[in-house]
Amino acid sequence: MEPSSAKAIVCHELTKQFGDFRAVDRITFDVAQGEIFGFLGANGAGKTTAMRMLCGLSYPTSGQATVAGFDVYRQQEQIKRNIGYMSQKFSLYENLTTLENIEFFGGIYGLTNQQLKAKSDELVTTLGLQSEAKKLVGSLPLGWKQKLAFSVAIIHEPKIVFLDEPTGGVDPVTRRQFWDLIYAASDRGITNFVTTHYMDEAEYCNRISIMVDGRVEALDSPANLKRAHHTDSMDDVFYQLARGAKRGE
Ligand SMILES: Nc1ncnc2c1ncn2[C@@H]1O[C@H](COP(=O)(O)OP(=O)(O)OP(=O)(O)O)[C@@H](O)[C@H]1O
Repeated sequence: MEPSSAKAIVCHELTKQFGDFRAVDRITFDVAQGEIFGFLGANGAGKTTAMRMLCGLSYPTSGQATVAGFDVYRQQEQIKRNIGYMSQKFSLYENLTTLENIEFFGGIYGLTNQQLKAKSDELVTTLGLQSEAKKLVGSLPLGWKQKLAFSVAIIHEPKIVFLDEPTGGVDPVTRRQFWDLIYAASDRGITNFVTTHYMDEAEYCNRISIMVDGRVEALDSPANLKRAHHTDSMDDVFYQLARGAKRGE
């Protein structure tokens, strides 16, 4: 959908210091409700550290931010209740079946039995997993696991979902299929905050920010960023910005 003007995330000069080292350096940006926001940066740029603060998992050193209208210092529990989270590293239980995973995450997010039943049926059908419903998730192809992991991350229809490199290790066609789910969630008004190293995914976002050494060095739509950097390739934009990075070498 066209992102509305309501703000899902407001972030002003947000900073995280580890001793003398400033991992996240005064980052400032807004994300609109329903927006698909790409959060890019080279290794060590500070994406995970920033995302942890926005998810209510770590206190900032300074600066302000609200997520779904809740303050990252004082309302971490409310933030956690209003977001979904999916990471390549932590997602599903491989030794539970597809249905058991749906029930597990639905249960954690507080769905009633009736809601759970309806959601399970809906998910299994929309993902085309009917014949896999009773199979262990460990036996599913990676692309299907990723789609299922995303679906359970938003099973409670949160205002915002944070996706940390959600499509690692799959080919561009499988990634594109995954993005159909992101678009569908965005159409329902869910804000998608996505970290990725894949430039094809960056192109799918409404806007992207590019972090370099803790700072947001660029933030705009993919088309505007390419225009500003006189190139038709997102790879080039990323390279132009990130080549001076001190970290991640
Ligand atoms: N708890 C910590 N104590 C000290 N330094 C830390 C801590 N957590 C992260 N860092 C440092 O902060 C910097 C930013 O790390 P972060 O994991 O946020 O980067 P990233 O952009 O997510 O990188 P990647 O893409 O490799 O995951 C790195 O130099 C990292 O070593």
